[in-house]
Amino acid sequence: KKKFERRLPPGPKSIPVLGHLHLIGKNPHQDMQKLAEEHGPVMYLRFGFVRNIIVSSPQAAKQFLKNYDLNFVNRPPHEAAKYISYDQRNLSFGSYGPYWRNMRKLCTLELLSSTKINSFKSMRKEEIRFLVDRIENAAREHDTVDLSDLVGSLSADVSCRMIFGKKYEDNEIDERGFKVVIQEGMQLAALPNLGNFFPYLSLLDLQGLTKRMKAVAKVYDKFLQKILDEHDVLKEPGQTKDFVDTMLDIMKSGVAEFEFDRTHIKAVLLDMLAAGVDTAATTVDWTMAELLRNPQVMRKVQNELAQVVGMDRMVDESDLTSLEYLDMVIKEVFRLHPVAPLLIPHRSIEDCEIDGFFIPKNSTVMVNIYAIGRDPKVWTDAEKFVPERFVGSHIDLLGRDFELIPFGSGRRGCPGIQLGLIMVRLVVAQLVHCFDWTLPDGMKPSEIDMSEEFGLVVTRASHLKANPSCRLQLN
Ligand code: HEM
Repeated sequence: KKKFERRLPPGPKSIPVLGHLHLIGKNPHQDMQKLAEEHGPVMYLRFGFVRNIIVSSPQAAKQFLKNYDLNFVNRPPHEAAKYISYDQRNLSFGSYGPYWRNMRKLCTLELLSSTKINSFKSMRKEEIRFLVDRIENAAREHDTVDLSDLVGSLSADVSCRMIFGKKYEDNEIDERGFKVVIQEGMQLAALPNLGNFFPYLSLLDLQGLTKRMKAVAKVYDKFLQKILDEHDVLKEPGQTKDFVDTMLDIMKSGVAEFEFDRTHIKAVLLDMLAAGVDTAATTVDWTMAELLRNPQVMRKVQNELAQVVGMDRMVDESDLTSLEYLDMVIKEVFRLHPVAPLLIPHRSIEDCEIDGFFIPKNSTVMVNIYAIGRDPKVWTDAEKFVPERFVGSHIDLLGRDFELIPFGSGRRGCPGIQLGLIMVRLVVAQLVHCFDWTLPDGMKPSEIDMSEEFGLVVTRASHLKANPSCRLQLN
């Protein structure tokens, strides 16, 4: 036992039963960042019965996600995914094996391919136009807008139309409303659940979470079943096929060479909703907050837009590839505000040795990209928002440069990266091109609250509010 413990990565002193759980508070990524400063970039923490390896440097991240990728491609058991996502039949928490491999291939080729994403281009344009119209009205009335709310609704509407083929009004899922119910599932999934750390306690449901998860899962299942039933009717030829149509077609054709029924479709639909809505919206939210805090950067983005797009029309998706400075701004936002600061936890399949440390089989591996993004050994003036640091830099967001991996890397890397980036770039570009923004009530840029709230994604703790005024003459 002694020999085994000596070879584990270093970590703080643990206490009986809890291990290191008592050292982790409301913002685990920040607590782990501080602990890693003391214990190193490969650190061991035990949460109840679960062994965790916390990875906090680009070099170590490369070891786990590239050099030994195949050994860390699994996901740990997860109570919420078990109860809400049909026994982890979803993609994001699916166990590594033939089912996950086949489903991942299907999603990448059929749902998240460039062709499929492009087929929703006009829908995105329409929804963004609705948003701009709403903000224009507010500008005319000199009203303050809640940017967090507006962008969240836009993202939900775009995702719903792409996944289900239509938007859902409140009261359509149950009397509490679509957004509230979806939010509840997300919150339940993010709450620290004792069942994840002490599996034998899960049956006792001491926190009452299992009961709540089962209840929310029932509501989701009824809603998804209704959607599948509605989609069972034939579509007119030429109509854009949403994700439900595409998956039902595949199921009915029998071409899928793996077990693929309605339960699997429902699990993946929920995944797409959870993975797509909050990630993009939250990144836009953080970007707008940084632009309001750094008016000189906002002006530079606006100047680039004026030059590339001109002042007589809105931004088109085809403009995005020419907006180089905007791209740097978004990279800088991902560096400082990654929405999934610990990625999604990975799990080791076999015992292995990395950098001289013993990593036991079935350890949970969390890559702290928040710590990497703010590490002064990796970045000059790491805490400052300086998009110009990317001028002439080779670093991109595709998971090849381990200093910046907001979408993860390797086999479990985000399959929605292309779609996510289009949404973030397009919405930010449009908001900044169509409007000038000022802070309400004489607030100074330095007074914007930048505190975080940890959850399935790390959001702003307080909503971002600002006053718009129109820049363009639109018809
Ligand atoms: C700004 C937008 C987004 C960001 C920052 C983001 C980030 C991430 C990250 C960090 C992971 C985990 C990678 C890992 O564990 O190594 C992930 C996984 C995933 N993402 Fe995204 N994502 C975004 C948008 C999307 C969109 C739009 C979709 C689809 C509609 C999507 C679908 C998924 C799925 C299905 C997984 C799980 C993959 C697997 O486990 O095999 N993501 N994403």
